[in-house]
Amino acid sequence: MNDVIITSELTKVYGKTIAVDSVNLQVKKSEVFGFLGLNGAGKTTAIRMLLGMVAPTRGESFILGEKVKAGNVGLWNHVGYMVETPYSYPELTVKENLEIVWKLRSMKDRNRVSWIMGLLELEKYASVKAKHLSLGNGQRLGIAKALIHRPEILILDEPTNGLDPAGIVEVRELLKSLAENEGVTILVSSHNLDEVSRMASNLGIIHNGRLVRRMDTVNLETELRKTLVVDGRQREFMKDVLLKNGYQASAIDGGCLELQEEEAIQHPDRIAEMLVAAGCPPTLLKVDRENLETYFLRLIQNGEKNHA
Ligand SMILES: Nc1ncnc2c1ncn2[C@@H]1O[C@H](COP(=O)(O)OP(=O)(O)OP(=O)(O)O)[C@@H](O)[C@H]1O
Repeated sequence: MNDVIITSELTKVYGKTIAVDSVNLQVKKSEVFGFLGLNGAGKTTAIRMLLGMVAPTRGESFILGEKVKAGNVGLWNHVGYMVETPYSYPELTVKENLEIVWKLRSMKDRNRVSWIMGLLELEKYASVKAKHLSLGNGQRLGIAKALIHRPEILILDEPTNGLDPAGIVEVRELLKSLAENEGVTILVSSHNLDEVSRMASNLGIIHNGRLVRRMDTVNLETELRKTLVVDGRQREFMKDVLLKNGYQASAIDGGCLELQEEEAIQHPDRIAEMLVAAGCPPTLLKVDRENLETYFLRLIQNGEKNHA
């Protein structure tokens, strides 16, 4: 069995809102799968159904080959999860909160609490009450609770929410290492393509409840639009030269010219030679790559058009 998480036509309707619409996902063992979408796209609802917290209106999910349904208690020994803002007992310390999870999960190994505090760098907050933790450390405690029983499957809803840049890198590296070194399969939701593409090998993009795109992050780079940006002292003259030679040069922010032709992007040297020969040598010539968030929004808009 290669796909350890499967959703089949998973759908949730709340009144007139279709929160999740016929989502089919497959996540392979030891994969980090990024579930990407804007706020309100349907990520949390899909994850809640996957975890058996909300009953689907239609469709079903399977984890480790078992159907997710009420009463399937044994399955959750293999799954760790954190959905939205992690809940902790505010009056209890970090250590006490973790000890409660340790007891609830009927774990035998006494070292688990100190092990997980070490892994998430929570030792120095061991005696701090949960209500006094920063948002980021509260998030860290949530991840610690999800991981304390060393699950095979980890499902995290926006785990880097509230973390500072260093915390984001730490969580990202931790998740990558859990997948690579411990074989943990991770489904992680995010609204940030740049962030999630640094840890996930595969992505599913959800918009208005629909899975609009599945992709491999290795090939992401090739999907980004590229342009050749050109500048010089005689912009109008340069533009005329380029147009006469068949290039649709258009002005972008700051007044530089942008070329989208593949020939120009592949051979900027030819553009430089042409401009030099015409007497307007470029002062700037660079291939620009679309940023990931622009690409993400473009994908979503295309998804909307396709489903219109
Ligand atoms: N219990 C509920 N009752 C009614 N509508 C709901 C409920 N839960 C979610 N929705 C609606 O379903 C849609 C999807 O919400 P969901 O929380 O799953 O999105 P999300 O991608 O997780 O967004 P966010 O990142 O903001 O949490 C939204 O339109 C939301 O308002």
